Amino acid sequence: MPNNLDPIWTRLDTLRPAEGRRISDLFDADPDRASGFRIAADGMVFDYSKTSIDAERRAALLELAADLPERRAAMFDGDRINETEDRAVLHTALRNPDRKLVVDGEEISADVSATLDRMAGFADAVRDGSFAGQGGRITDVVNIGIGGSDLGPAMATLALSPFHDGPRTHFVSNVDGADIAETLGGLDPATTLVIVASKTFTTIETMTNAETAMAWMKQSIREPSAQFAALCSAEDKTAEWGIDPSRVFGFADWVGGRYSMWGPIGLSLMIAIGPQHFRDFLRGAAAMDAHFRDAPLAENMPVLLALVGIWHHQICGYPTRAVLPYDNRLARLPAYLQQLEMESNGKRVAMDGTALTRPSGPVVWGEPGTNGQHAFYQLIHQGTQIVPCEFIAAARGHEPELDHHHRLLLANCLAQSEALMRGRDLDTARDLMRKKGLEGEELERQASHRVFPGNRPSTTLLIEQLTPYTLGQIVALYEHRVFVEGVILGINSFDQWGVELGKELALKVAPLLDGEDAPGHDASTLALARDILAMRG
Ligand SMILES: O=P(O)(O)OC[C@H]1O[C@H](O)[C@H](O)[C@@H](O)[C@@H]1O
Repeated sequence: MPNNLDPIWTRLDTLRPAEGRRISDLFDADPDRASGFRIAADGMVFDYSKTSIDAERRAALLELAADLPERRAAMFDGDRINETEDRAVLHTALRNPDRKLVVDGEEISADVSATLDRMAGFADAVRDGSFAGQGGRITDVVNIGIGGSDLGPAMATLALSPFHDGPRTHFVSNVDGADIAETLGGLDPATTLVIVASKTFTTIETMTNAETAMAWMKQSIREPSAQFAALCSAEDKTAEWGIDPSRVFGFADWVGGRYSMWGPIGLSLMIAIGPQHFRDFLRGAAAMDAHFRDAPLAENMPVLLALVGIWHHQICGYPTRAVLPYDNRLARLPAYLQQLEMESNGKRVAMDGTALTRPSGPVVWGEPGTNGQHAFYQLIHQGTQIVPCEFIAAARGHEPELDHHHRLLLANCLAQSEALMRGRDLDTARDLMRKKGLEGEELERQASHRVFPGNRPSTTLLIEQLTPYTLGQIVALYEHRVFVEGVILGINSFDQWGVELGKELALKVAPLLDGEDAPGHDASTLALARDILAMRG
């Protein structure tokens, strides 16, 4: 971790909230707190006033970002900041093709524009029927991919369903045959387009599912590969699938898998919502990029979102972070952010290979509100661990005729953050029990169950409405948050070596399930494999 930050970390440790210091008191002490601890930019509001960060703590946290301007410039300029893979990190170039940029001696923006235009041409053709299946117009698109080649387009396609006017879109990711069987089961191969999305084009789950889809099509379609498209950074690997190069959309290795939906990996989304809306999505992300590059650090949304995260996890020691979109169409956002945040910053060593002296990223999880309120919010309100909550809400829904639903949704969102901060003390709980006619020991016993400690932190991100543009802003905001946290921790947010060992061992375990001997396995694994063989009969 950057040594120059040691004194700042030490100082921040001393500023950890002391017992009895309440967030609500900060509002009493500072009448302008609500406006002083929020950032409003480009139609979005990020409110972090319901946290224990005050002016002193914010100033100290901002000192942690000393190296950020330099690292940020290095990322946007295409330096090889992904040092363990020796790659540049330029997903931002995908949404800003007008910015001329040279990588490895080659000007990349023309290529980015050309690929985007080619994607748009293909998407339009699928949407208007000029590209058809062997049984007529494409009715269904199946995106086969996993991780970054699935979560982004799947999350965004659901989020933008009010803009969905193209063919039906399906996402198959799991190697569990149930996934592809259930998806293909309802489809007509003659009018289905299969998109194989894989940066490496070697991922076993995706390749297995793609083979199954190819076999499914072969049963009734004369030329199955004519209804396949491929998205990858290893275009040579697509040849053996017989997919015509006009339907192969490539991208460079400077686009990380979990940062890839802005280019070819977003093709299924583009077909669903149309190229124009897809460009709006890119515009929203590019606007957030500009804000991240240009806004002063103290008024910079990704920077503050990151610093709040650092405060809660690395300083206060809260082990997890809940993302709670009060928007049903953002149901897959928590899963998307799990990959983005945990695969990026779930590391154990710094860039130079030395062990981290602070925890890396927290566990990220969540579900849409109000559903979560009736499930796990109990623990958030009264459990013994503190879970910082990130509320996300849009002022307007897409169902004007059901606006009373939306008002109720928003009221719940605001009420939850208020309740988390405010809590309910023992005296108030006693009064409630007294009104119910209880007294003595029973009153005391029942009252204690109705106490809410409160003082539980949350942030709220408000947008006007969930649209392609605002979704682009939100996703780019979180991408940059991950980057800022990574810079402060001194880690490489752009590799993912931690996923390799399990993959390797899966290949070595597989023979056991064929009844073969395989060396080097522990007794538990061998016994479980024998059990599986016995159960399978
Ligand atoms: O796009 P692919 O090459 O198929 O990779 C799909 C996913 O699998 C890998 O294991 C990585 O953990 C992810 O970062 C990646 O997005």
